[in-house]
Amino acid sequence: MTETPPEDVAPVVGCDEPGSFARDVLVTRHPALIRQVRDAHPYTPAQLLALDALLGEITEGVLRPLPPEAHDHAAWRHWRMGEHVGRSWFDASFLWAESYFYRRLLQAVDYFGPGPWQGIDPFAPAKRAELHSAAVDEELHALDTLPGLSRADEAAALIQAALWGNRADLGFLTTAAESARSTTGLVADDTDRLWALLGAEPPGTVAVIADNAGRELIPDLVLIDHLLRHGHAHTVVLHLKPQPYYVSDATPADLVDALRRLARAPGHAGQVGDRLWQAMATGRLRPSAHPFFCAPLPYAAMPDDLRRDLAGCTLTILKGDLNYRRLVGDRLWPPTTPFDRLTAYFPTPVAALRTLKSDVITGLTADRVAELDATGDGWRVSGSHALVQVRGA
Ligand SMILES: O=P(O)(O)OC[C@H]1O[C@](O)(CO)[C@@H](O)[C@@H]1O
Repeated sequence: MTETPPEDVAPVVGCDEPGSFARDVLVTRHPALIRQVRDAHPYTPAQLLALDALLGEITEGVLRPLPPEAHDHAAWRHWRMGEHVGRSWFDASFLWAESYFYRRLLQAVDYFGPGPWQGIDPFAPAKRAELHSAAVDEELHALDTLPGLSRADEAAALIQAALWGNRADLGFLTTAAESARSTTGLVADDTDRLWALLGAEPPGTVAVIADNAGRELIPDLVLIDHLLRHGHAHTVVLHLKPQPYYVSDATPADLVDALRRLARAPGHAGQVGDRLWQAMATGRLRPSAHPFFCAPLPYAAMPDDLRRDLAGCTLTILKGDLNYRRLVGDRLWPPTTPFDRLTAYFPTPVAALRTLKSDVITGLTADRVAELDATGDGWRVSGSHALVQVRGA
C-alpha cells in the first residue's frame, strides 16, 4: 500500500491562529525583546526611533521591506520578501516572520553599518552576562568529575549536557514563567544509534550545527573535544550564525568568547579549552558561518555549496529547536510521521539534540503521544522535554 506523502497534508506553521504558540511569540516575545534591546546599549535617538517604529510595525502595522541599499536585499528578495511587504506580519509563516524580525532588529540598530555601530551585537550584554555568570562557573567546575568517569559514562554525560544545555536559551527565557519550569524526560532517545554512527573507521569529519552561545555552546564544545580526542571525528566543522539571531544563537564572536572562557578556567575545563584552542590552530576544529544559517527557510532548501560542504561529513549533529524545525520543515506533522522519512533529503546521517520549545514534533509512537498529551503540561513547547533523534545512512 502506498502511503500519502506527509508533505501533502501537513500545514506549514503559521502565526495567524489565535491562541497558538507561534502567534504568542510574535505578540508577546518580539515586543518584549525590542524593549530589552532598547536598554541593552546606549543607543542614539535615531536607533531608538527605529526600534520604536519596528515595535509599532510588528504590533499594529504592515510588514515593511529592507532598504534597497541593504547588503542582503537581493537575498531577501530571493527569500520572497516581496510577497510579504504591505501585509500583516501574522500572514507570514512562523519561520519566515521570526527570521525577518531578527534581520529587521539588526537593521534598526545599524548592525550592518556603515558607521560606528557596525558589528555591535544587540544581544551581546545578555550573552556576556550569562557566559560570566556563577551558573557557568559551577558548570565548568563540575567538569572536574569527568576524568573519574569511564569512557562510556563520560560520553553519556556529555550528550546529556549538550542536550539540556539547549534549554538555556535567552529568547526562550524572555517569559519568566517558562524559565521556572522543570525538566522531565526524553520523548525519544536514539543515543545508542548516535554513538554507533560516531564509531566510523577511520574517523571522518563531523558537522555540528550549533544553536545558542554561552551555556549551550560550552557543553557542545566539551562534547566536540571528546569526539576529537577519542577518535570519533578527525575534524569537526562547527556551523555558526553569521550574525546575531534568535537572541542567543552563537556567532563566531561567541565561539571566541566561549573558547577563551574555557581556556582560562581552572581544572579540567581549562584543559578542554587548551585542547580546543589547539584544535582551532591545527584545523581540526573548523568554524563556519554560512549566510543560509540565518535564512527563513527549511534545510531542504539549502544552497548547493552548503550541501556539498555537508555531504563530505560522516554525520551532522543539529542542536536546538530552531534547527529541528528547519530540519523537518516547520510543519504541523502528525507526531507519528517518521523522522527518517522527513530527513531523508539531508546530505548526511543526522542526529537532532533538542529540548522541545515549539509545536513541531515527529517520529513518536501513538502511545507515547497519548501519554504525553495526557500530562497536560504543554510538553511540546515548555522546554520540559527533550529528544535525541537519529537517521542513519
Ligand atoms: O534556541 P532554540 O532551541 O533553537 O529555540 C529557539 C526557539 O525559540 C523560539 O524562537 C521561540 O520560542 C522558537 O521559535 C524557536 O524554535
